[in-house]
Amino acid sequence: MAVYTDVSDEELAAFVAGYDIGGVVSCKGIAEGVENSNFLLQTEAGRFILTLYEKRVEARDLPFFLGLMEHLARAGLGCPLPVADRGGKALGVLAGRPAAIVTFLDGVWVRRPTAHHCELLGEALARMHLAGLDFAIRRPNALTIGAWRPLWERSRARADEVAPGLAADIEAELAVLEATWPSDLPVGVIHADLFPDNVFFLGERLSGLIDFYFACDDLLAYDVAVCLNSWCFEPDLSFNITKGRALLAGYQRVRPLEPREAAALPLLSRGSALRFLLTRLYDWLNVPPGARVTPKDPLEYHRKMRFHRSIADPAGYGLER
Ligand SMILES: Nc1ncnc2c1ncn2[C@@H]1O[C@H](COP(=O)(O)OP(=O)(O)O)[C@@H](O)[C@H]1O
Ligand SMILES: N[C@@H](CCOP(=O)(O)O)C(=O)O
Repeated sequence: MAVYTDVSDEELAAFVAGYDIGGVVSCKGIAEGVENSNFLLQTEAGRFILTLYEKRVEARDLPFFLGLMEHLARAGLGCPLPVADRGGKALGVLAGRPAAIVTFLDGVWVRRPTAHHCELLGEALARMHLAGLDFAIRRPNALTIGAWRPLWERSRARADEVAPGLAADIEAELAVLEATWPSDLPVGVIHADLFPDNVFFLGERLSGLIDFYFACDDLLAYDVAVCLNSWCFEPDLSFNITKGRALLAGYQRVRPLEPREAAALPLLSRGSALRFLLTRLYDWLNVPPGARVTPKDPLEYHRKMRFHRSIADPAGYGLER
């Protein structure tokens, strides 16, 4: 459950009165997500999502996130649309937090993605990358290679409490990645957190993408690596090459990877695994008092990181050329 900030009925009614969406019928905290406080808001005009932006979201980045959703929706991608208040603003303040209302996206996320889901996801990711090319606002990735060491410093002293030997392994991996991280690959707007819980399906059709609050400018192929990590491992943490092949085929049907991007996939996958290992480790060790949240397992990403070290060639992910 991710609700970090509670909202009183009075505060909510006053906030919603600033919009042209009728009065509040109900408002329930959503039992998913870990980053922000999300509520399913039912008003006289229908269903919406109310989000209060928490710890990792900087208020100065919100015009990027909200503008990106509008841009992608205009380009025909399924994604939530920010709702403007009566003054034309999509961003407000509620219970002392930056807050926005976005449209409700129909669909459900799949707990056990199949190769078919992976293929549709790959296609949607590539479409998002192409649609983002003419988005005007820039946002450097606040959670890329240069940010990992400062993040790591905040957990290092306690890492071996989570698993003996973890600190030394992370230290060694970070040093390798810092020395070899690529800087000459195609860049553009990436989602950066396109896990299965951020992709909705209606039956066998992909209905849209949500949760753009890590989106930024970075290496496009890094986003592919994030998805290989989050979509193509089985619950026992073995890599499913059929799913990898489907994801990469779906992506390449829309945007073929350049040979240098393909060659970098093992390294980018290691980096992506380390990035989620580090944020999960920090969150595991620092649950805010009173927060209703279930921290995610950091060791899942440690196992994935170790798998990627054994892959020297992108064919190991099912990449076909
Ligand atoms: N626009 C939307 N339409 C429908 N459901 C949504 C929408 N946005 C969020 N949700 C629901 O809220 C949950 C948490 O949202 P998410 O953006 O992933 O949270 P967080 O930012 O905390 O990670 C999602 O899994 C989904 O169930
Ligand atoms: N996907 C990240 C956590 C971010 O949460 P989300 O609910 O926004 O996907 C992870 O799994 O570590």
